[in-house]
Amino acid sequence: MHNDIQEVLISEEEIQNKIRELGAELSKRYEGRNPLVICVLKGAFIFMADLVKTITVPLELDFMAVSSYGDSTKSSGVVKIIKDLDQSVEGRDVLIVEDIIDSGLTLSHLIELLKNRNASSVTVVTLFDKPARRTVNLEADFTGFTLPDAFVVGYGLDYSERYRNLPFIGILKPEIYTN
Ligand SMILES: O=P(O)(O)OC[C@H]1O[C@H](OP(=O)(O)OP(=O)(O)O)[C@H](O)[C@@H]1O
Ligand code: HPA
Ligand SMILES: [Mg+2]
Repeated sequence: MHNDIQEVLISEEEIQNKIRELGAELSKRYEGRNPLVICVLKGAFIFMADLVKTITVPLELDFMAVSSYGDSTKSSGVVKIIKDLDQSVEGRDVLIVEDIIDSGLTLSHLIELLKNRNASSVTVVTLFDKPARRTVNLEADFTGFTLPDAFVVGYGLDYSERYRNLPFIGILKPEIYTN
C-alpha cells in the first residue's frame, strides 16, 4: 500500500499535533455547552475519533453517511445521503466534523439541511481544505491544513475505497488512477 504513494504531504505526527490544537480551540468555543458532534462518514471517521478525545466539554455524537465521489477523483455533483442522523438537531449546537472540503458541495448541502432542521448553531471543523477547488462559496470555522490542488489519500480519505487506513496524507503515483 505504501508503495502506491508518490509523496507524503503531511506526516502522522503533524496531523496529531494539529488535532490537539483544534481540540483545545473547540473546548473553549463550547465551554458550558453540550454540542452534538456530527461525523460525516466515511472519510471523517478517523479524524472524529482522534478529535473528540481532545475535547474537554461534555458532548454527544451522531453519524451521517454521504457520498459524492464514488470511485472517482471528481465530485459527481450529487450528494447522496446514505445514512441519516439518529438524533434530532432541533435547538442543538451542532459541530460538523469533515475530513476535507474540496468543491464544497457536500458541506453546503449538509449545512443547509441542518439549518432547515432548526439547529441553533452550525459550526464546521475540517482537517483539510483545498480552497483552490471550491465551486461554492464556503469556509470552515476551524481548519487544520490547507492543501494544494491535488487528489490526496490517507487518514480516512480514499481513492476507490482504498488507502483510508494510512496514518498520513499523501499523493498516489499517477499509474494507480484508472480515470
Ligand atoms: O467538498 P467536496 O467536493 O464535496 O468533497 C468533500 C467530501 O468528499 C469526500 O467524501 P466522499 O463523497 O468521497 O465519501 P466518503 O467520505 O465516503 O469517501 C470527503 O470525505 C468529503 O465528505
Ligand atoms: N481525496 C479523497 N477524497 C476526496 C478528496 C481528495 O483529495 N477531495 C474530496 N474527496
Ligand atoms: Mg471518498
